[in-house]
Amino acid sequence: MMKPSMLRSLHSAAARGASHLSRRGFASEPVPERKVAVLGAAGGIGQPLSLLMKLNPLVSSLSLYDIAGTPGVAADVSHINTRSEVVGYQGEAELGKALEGADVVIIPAGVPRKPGMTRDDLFNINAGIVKALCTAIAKYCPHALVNMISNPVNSTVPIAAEVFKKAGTYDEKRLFGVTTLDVVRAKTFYAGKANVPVAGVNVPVVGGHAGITILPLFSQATPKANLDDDVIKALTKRTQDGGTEVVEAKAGKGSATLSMAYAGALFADACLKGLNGVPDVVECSFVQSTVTELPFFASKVRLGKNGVEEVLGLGSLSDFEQQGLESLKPELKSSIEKGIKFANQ
Ligand SMILES: NC(=O)C1=CN([C@@H]2O[C@H](COP(=O)(O)OP(=O)(O)OC[C@H]3O[C@@H](n4cnc5c(N)ncnc54)[C@H](O)[C@@H]3O)[C@@H](O)[C@H]2O)C=CC1
Ligand SMILES: O=C([O-])CC(=O)C(=O)O
Repeated sequence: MMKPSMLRSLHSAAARGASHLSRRGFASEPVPERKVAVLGAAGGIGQPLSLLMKLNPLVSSLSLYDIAGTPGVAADVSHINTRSEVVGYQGEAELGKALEGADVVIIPAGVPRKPGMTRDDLFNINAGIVKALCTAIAKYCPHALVNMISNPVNSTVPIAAEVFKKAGTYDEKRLFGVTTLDVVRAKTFYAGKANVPVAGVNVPVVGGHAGITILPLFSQATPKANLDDDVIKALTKRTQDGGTEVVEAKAGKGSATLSMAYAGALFADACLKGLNGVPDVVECSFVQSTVTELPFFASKVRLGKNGVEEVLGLGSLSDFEQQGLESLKPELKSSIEKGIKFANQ
């Protein structure tokens, strides 16, 4: 798992011109060529995410796609003296070139929330955007690992799966809903209450990525802290409402972008490490699952050379978490079904 200090070390490794070195620093193990495409690269998340992917020495080719604004973002990012070649693509006619040969495709394309909206209120616009982008992925890079950021993730991931199934390219090991920001928040909030250094904190977050479907498992948090039940309840609520906290603070200017770019960069880095054969890469993600009766569910996932290597179980839950699990299922089920229905219309 990438430590918070990793981005600093990524940058310094990259700045040292370490492209010929492996992550462990052995000159004899070359880092494979990896193309990463960011779809929605000129947006609030897309720009800082493109920057962070440019700092990642595992990336050799960075493809920045948007319907507008990518030439400027690509020119800007391309001046950074790190390993990857950067190319900007603008408009649908260039989408195929943006995707060809991609190993990982990150999708932060679509509209963000304004105060008073739920993530599901974004469905009408974002479902169509995701469907079109996934149709192109099936055509131009059917074997890429897809990191879905666009909301509502609880529906956009099932939409992507249906599009890939129709195209005959679906591989459940290669499709991920990015829920890393929930984990990032849970770690930050827990460290504050437990009064422990945040760098060493781990908290699994399971379920989905909207309101009560976000279920942090503080009973499994490490290092252990004896927090009162009411503190755990408050931490759970704050993690579930983390996105709304940012939407309200931005007061109409969008939702989380910087923390999401950080989280998206962490998750993409984990995918790249898995592809490169680094052992024991485990992150939470919303994936096809048999952990519960729901067809998609977020839990810890071991990443490997083909994407998902193993979907890990939930472990033991407190009574409070068990109740949270049962309460989230109807909403998550209906969001999944909404996505499947849309994709098959
Ligand atoms: N999974 C998660 O944890 C999080 C997800 N999000 C979601 O990420 C999405 C993007 O958020 P922001 O970057 O803040 O929005 P934004 O509006 O700043 O940027 C979105 C970008 O997508 C582009 N876009 C629109 N249609 C496109 C298409 N067909 N192809 C390619 N690009 C297209 C726009 O031109 C724009 O540059 C939203 O749906 C938001 O809800 C946001 C935060 C966290
Ligand atoms: O809340 C939103 O709309 C954006 C998001 O998914 C998050 O910040 O977790």
